[in-house]
Amino acid sequence: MHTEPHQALNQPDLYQPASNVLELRTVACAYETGRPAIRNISFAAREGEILCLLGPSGCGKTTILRAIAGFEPVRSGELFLSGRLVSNANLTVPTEERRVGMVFQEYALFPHLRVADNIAFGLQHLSRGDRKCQIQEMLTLTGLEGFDRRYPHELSGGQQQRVALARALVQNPVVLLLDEPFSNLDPDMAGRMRQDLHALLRRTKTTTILVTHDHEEAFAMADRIAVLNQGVLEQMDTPELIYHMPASPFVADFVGQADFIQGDIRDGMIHTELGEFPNTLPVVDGAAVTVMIRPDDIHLLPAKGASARIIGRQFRGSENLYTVRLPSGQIVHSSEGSTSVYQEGTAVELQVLATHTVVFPAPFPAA
Ligand SMILES: Nc1ncnc2c1ncn2[C@@H]1O[C@H](COP(=O)(O)OP(=O)(O)OP(=O)(O)O)[C@@H](O)[C@H]1O
Repeated sequence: MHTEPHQALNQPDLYQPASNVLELRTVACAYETGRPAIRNISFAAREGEILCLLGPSGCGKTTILRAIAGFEPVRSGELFLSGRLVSNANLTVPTEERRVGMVFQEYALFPHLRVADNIAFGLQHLSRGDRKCQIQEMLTLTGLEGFDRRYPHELSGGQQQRVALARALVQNPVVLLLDEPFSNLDPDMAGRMRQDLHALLRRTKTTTILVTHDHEEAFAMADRIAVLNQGVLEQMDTPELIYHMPASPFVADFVGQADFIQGDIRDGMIHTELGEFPNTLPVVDGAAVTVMIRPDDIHLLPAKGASARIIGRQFRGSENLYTVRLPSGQIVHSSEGSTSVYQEGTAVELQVLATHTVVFPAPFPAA
């Protein structure tokens, strides 16, 4: 059912503060009855903010984008754009009335149209002069000057992506939706495009929702990251807090290498195989906990007779990532400099500098 917009606006509690351009309140979507693809999703994007939806394949990222765009009805909850209710169980305002810009993985440029005409596709309502002016502005903004008469097949992947961006931005969208926009580009190009896109979005103060499964991409692009797992929002925070203060073992593991070590609390401290840690949880002596440690907090000192052993080394250019087995069989990882090369089998002592350990109650569900 399509409710007229003014009906929604007549209800004062449906207004949002002007600073929230987009808000989802306990939104659920389901493709099949009884099996929600996303559940209880609540978050808001502020004006000009770049927000990343991050999570593994199938966690519901694209479904959220589709719900925001109006392609997917919501089963329950509410979705607001610029303070206007656009989706609930009885209402799905059509996409063309939402003023959202979209750039999806395959860019979907019109192959038979030149760059300028691709950009101008949604500007039919403007005079020829205004249209020309806007196209020129977008070509300059996206660094595509001189390419206006080319066809999409005469462009590189990165250039095609910029045309798709220009075509979305020229509509002056309330929110720009980007679904894995770098997945078709080689790593070098993707890196450069991330920087360019970030600068462009900042310059145009475009509120953006970017979907990715790559935490490095999310860290590089986002003001805040929403981490999703099996249709549920696990944490929404700045990249730094997501990395250093993950709210769950799943988040900790998804955004970087993490090891989980069992411990128990005695005299207010956590005792583990790797030593003692301060207890940050409101739990009492005798309780079991799990400590998350990142490889950059564990340093190796080769020492004859030490009981831990190196069982693997992965050279990563700027670092060596070592896999180490403790006497109990527990595996941990250590990040050392790129020139610190030790052989497999070397006995090592472990020095733990717990700058960003996080304590979780144990037992917790496997990450
Ligand atoms: N058209 C559809 N019909 C039925 N189920 C679907 C449909 N589209 C998605 N799903 C299911 O909904 C869930 C969420 O899918 P979604 O595409 O939103 O995940 P995603 O995080 O974007 O994944 P990816 O990174 O692989 O694109 C998955 O379990 C998926 O199988």
